[in-house]
Amino acid sequence: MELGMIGLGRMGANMAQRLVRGGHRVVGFDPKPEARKAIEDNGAESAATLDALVAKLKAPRTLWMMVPAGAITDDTVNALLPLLSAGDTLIDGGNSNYKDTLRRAATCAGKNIQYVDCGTSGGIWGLAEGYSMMIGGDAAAVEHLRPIFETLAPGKDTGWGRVGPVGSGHFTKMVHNGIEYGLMQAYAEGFSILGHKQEFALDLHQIAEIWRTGSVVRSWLLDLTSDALGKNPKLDGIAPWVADSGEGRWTVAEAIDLDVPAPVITASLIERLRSRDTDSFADKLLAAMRNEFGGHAIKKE
Ligand SMILES: O=C(CO)[C@H](O)[C@H](O)COP(=O)(O)O
Repeated sequence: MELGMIGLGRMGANMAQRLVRGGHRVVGFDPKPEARKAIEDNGAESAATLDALVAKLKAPRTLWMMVPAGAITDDTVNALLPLLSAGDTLIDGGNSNYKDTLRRAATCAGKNIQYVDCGTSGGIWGLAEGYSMMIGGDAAAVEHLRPIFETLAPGKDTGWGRVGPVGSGHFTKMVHNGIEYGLMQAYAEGFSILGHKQEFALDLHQIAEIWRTGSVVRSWLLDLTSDALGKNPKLDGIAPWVADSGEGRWTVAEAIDLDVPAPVITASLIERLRSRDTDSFADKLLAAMRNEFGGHAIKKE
């Protein structure tokens, strides 16, 4: 097939490369000249503007956005709309909030442009191993894109699928990332407990390696945990500060809206927020209150 890839960062560039290797014609757009040069070196074509990108594709066109969620995705959709024609398909492969996806899809439907949301997982490993894709959209539109998904996926018939109507792909990816938070938190806490048992002087990398085969808790996240501990056993130089990109907090908000208890995912999100509070006013106030009501000692700074 022929596809325009918008956004040639780590994910977009690697996906373009995997598609080229699979025999597809890919034209990539990114404002950065070095990003365009890099995909040309890997066999794709490039365009320096969105107008040029659309002009290089035959109608009906397929365009895949791999750009940051939020305002940049909105800006991209708004810039593309006047350039696209009825029958074209626009795929959002980023981590968009599904509610934004529903809004954008409605706008596109007004111009008879198909909007397909593809929750994409696989990170920097996807180029070699393939991407897991949770797809929402019109069934016929998704079927039309089958050759693209078969090439990007880990296997022709594995690791991808249409999960429901437009919005459902991003909704599913949101929950996937919520689960990711909980799994990561459990591994992090477990290894921290092991590391604090000083009299046993446990080798955390060795334990991760043992668990990787046969153990009930083996997983790809554990494989990556083991790699990290092997490279840097004491995690030197890494600040205890954990970012988030939104999907964990959207999962928690959705769980509350649906009256679904999700204590593990919620606690792992809160723990990330807590990691950034390196001078906690709340903790100081707790200590002050204990001192007020019970005369309990305050640890001085
Ligand atoms: O989608 C992903 C993995 O599945 C991305 O790596 C995402 O950025 C991870 O979420 P967060 O940044 O909130 O940890």
